[in-house]
Amino acid sequence: MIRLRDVGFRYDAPGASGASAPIALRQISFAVPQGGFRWLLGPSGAGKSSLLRLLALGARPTAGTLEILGSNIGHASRAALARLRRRIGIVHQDFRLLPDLPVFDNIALPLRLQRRPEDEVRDEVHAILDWVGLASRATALPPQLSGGEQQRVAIARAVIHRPALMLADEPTNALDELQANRLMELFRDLSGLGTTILVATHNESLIRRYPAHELELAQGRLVRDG
Ligand SMILES: Nc1ncnc2c1ncn2[C@@H]1O[C@H](COP(=O)(O)OP(=O)(O)OP(=O)(O)O)[C@@H](O)[C@H]1O
Repeated sequence: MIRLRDVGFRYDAPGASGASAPIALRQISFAVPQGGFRWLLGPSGAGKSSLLRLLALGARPTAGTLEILGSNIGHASRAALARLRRRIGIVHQDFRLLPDLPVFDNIALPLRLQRRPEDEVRDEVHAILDWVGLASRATALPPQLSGGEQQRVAIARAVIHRPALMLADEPTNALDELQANRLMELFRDLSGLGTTILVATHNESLIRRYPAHELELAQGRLVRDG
């Protein structure tokens, strides 16, 4: 479950006074129940990535109240935020794979952070590599992969630990239609298992194929919740 009340976010502009720093989000209020799925829509610059950054605990709101998986982020200790981060899966727009680690180890990271036994890690990583069609690329380094392959590694890493909250920024921009459809089936399964999911996208044909509740931003404000 996530809940925002009048959340605002302003980037720190080096050298700027508070008043002239850019405001990315203003008075955002909405809630998503456990297992809920939301499209996050809006034109470029509307604030989608900034909102995902707050939900991913990459920054704290500069106004309002943000509650994620039962924790009030404004009051949470660093240790509590670190624990919470391990329950969140993120697919970044630019993938953010570790370039010097083989595909296998990139995907294994969330499980190893949970200190899962290595034989379990091996089984789970091989199963998801099969699922994303990359079984033969386990030992490759990310820079040796195509954009679509890197995006599938990023997706595998984001979901392997069955996160309670899944955040995805344009997760289909390097995928073909068949792969995008498979990703939506995965999201559907995860949502059925109780994962709360937010997906930022400009992919209109995907939204038409998979209609769902929409959160739409315009100039940092929430203009649709339904
Ligand atoms: N690191 C940053 N520092 C300062 N301002 C930023 C930063 N990142 C984004 N912004 C500003 O915040 C506002 C919202 O940007 P954001 O990236 O959240 O939009 P978006 O909806 O994700 O756009 P896109 O669809 O192009 O990814 C914009 O005015 C942008 O210029």
